[in-house]
Amino acid sequence: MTDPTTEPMLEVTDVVHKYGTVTALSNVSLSAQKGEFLTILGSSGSGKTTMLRVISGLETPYSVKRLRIGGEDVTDVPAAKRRCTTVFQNYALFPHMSVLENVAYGLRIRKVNATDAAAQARRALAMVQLEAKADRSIRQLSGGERQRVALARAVVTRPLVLLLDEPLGALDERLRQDMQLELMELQRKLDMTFVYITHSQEEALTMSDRVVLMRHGKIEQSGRPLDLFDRPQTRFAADFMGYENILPGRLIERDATLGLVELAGGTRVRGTLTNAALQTGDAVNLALRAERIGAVAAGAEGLDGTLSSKVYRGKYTDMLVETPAGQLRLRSWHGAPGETETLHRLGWKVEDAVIFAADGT
Ligand SMILES: Nc1ncnc2c1ncn2[C@@H]1O[C@H](COP(=O)(O)OP(=O)(O)OP(=O)(O)O)[C@@H](O)[C@H]1O
Repeated sequence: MTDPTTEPMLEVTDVVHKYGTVTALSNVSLSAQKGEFLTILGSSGSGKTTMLRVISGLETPYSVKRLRIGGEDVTDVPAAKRRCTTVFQNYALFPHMSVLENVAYGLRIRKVNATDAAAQARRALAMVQLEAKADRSIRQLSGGERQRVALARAVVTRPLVLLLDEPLGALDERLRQDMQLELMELQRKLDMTFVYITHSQEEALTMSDRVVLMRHGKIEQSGRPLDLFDRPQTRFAADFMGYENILPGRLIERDATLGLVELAGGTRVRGTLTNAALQTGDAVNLALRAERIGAVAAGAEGLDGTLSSKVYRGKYTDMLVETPAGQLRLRSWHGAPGETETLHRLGWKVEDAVIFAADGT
């Protein structure tokens, strides 16, 4: 018998989906625990929405080995009967109904009586700080308020899994950041499983317990936000996570965690391996964030560089530096180092330089 305390709230194994000749998902598997905030991250066309539609039942997959919600096999269960609800970017609210009626709607179609439905809807509105606007029309609300109504409406029916399809995409930057915090708080209060999709790495890293990075209908890498941010395993993941510098080289030596890489021009530098399978002699990339590079003493491990351009951006200064291994981007938060043309030797902490295989880019 399966143990309900450890069984995932959502389990999808080997889903394949095709639209005609386009394969939108190829053998994607993911799972989420009760109360987990899982984010599916990827650029446009990577298959995020298709994945959500397969989970919600709006799309029948070409094939799937296992599709379970709350321990129940839902492969053949119609969308309306699955214990999950989707929140969309465009809110999908009923404009002719009041805020309260919108939130109570899902309960009414589940045959909850009017008094109970209104009481539960008010509680859900209180959770998103909109109780005072319960009797307003949807047209009298701002974009952020509408999205909060959509959230209240989605959680009022107590789904086991809440699916969120770029729900903050239509909001301006400031409001988006406020709503990110509100969403996280709501998710914790409800202890509900959230599956959130976004193309924003910043949003994914801020909110999630775990992130699944997708590319061309496959999972590129998944893990805790810090694993993806600090330990990308492919060039695509490093690019997506905002690594400004990716230098090609060859792995010369390695131990359990660190590697020595010979870069173009013959300089040898150390970094941290993100893939245990890498072997000496392998073609690799060494990735570095612009803001993790700094001036070090002459003779210390690193690269010599000549400043080729410098742009003052208020809070920080961006620089381009020519080195024997290629051009490096640097970002300084403490004024620009190197007022002269030649910078001091450039170095970094060994844990800030990540090494991954050069193939499979
Ligand atoms: N109804 C459809 N008919 C044909 N192809 C489709 C259809 N829906 C999606 N696709 C294709 O399937 C692939 C995955 O699309 P999907 O919408 O899942 O990606 P996405 O990551 O959600 O993108 P976005 O961020 O732009 O919404 C894309 O190549 C897309 O063009």
